[in-house]
Amino acid sequence: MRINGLIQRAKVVLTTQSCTIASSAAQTQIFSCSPSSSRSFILRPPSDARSIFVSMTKDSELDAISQQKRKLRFEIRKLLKGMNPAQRSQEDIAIQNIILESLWFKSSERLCAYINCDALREVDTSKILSSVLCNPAEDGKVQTRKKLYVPRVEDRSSHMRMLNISSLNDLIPNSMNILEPAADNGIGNQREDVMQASNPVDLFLLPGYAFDRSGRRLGRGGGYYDMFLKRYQGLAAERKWKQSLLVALSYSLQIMDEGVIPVAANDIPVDALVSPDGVIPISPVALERM
Ligand SMILES: Nc1nc2c(c(=O)[nH]1)N(C=O)[C@@H](CNc1ccc(C(=O)N[C@@H](CCC(=O)O)C(=O)O)cc1)CN2
Ligand SMILES: Nc1ncnc2c1ncn2[C@@H]1O[C@H](COP(=O)(O)OP(=O)(O)OP(=O)(O)O)[C@@H](O)[C@H]1O
Repeated sequence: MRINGLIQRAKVVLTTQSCTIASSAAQTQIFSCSPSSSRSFILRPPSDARSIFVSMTKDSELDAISQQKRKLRFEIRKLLKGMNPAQRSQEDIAIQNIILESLWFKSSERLCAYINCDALREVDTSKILSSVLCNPAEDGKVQTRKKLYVPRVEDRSSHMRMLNISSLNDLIPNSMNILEPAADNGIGNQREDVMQASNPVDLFLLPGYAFDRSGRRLGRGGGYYDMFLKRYQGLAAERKWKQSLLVALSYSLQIMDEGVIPVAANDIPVDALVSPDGVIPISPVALERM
């Protein structure tokens, strides 16, 4: 009851009245954030957005969005801290089992996944990571291990890389107390950066504070994933690679009603969610592959 009450409060406080949100850096686009029952397209700008809304893109609107995001993070953080440990652990197991048993996971050859931080109450990924690092890929004939890339924060300016690891022993805690790989592998060789890889990533497993059924994702506020994914998607488009599947892992209480999560133009939508209740495919690529 108390948790439901808090969720309701968060929704009341945070549901945006204004339904147009200006873009960031270039400040030339506008995105609709109205609650929508359509599953995937609400983060796309309408075709005439550039001409109609260009004059409305103000720093004050971006500040308002940032402030709404901060409030939502604050509310969700409280809910996560209050989560019953047994319930949490049950959800951790359910989410990971759904992923491990799925065809889209089994068939992925290269993936980027986060190393969850228990203090931040992120959905556990340890079972998935161990499975990837122990088992060969199941692609029918050739027995090759999946290639795993994990985040490494390079600086405080939202710069993150995804580096290849082959063992959990490759990880050390960073200044945020999140495990990450050192830039070299201990014998002087640089780890492979996914941006230098010659093949595309099939699957990204993403963390976050809150998500919705239209693909919105609220991260921790650093912009690390949004910046990284923008660069990666740019590279993939240049090389004419198939689109990677962006899948966020979410406890039940992290799934918001549509319209609750504020979005700006830099926010990259996810293709699907995995919660303890199952997979929620959102984008056309998810509906096709999941
Ligand atoms: N496991 C994991 N690794 C990750 C991320 C992540 O979200 N999860 N990142 C994704 O970006 C990057 C690191 N970014 C981070 C940004 C903020 C905080 C953090 O501790 N935030 C506090 C609030 C700090 C504040 O408000 O000043 C918190 O969320 O409680 C951690 C990591 C790269 N690695
Ligand atoms: N592609 C980008 N280019 C420039 N700035 C960006 C980009 N993506 C995000 N930012 C900036 O990073 C800051 C944090 O963004 P935001 O609050 O959306 O992060 P987040 O989605 O919560 O975090 P993350 O992506 O790390 O999970 C904002 O000031 C935002 O404008």
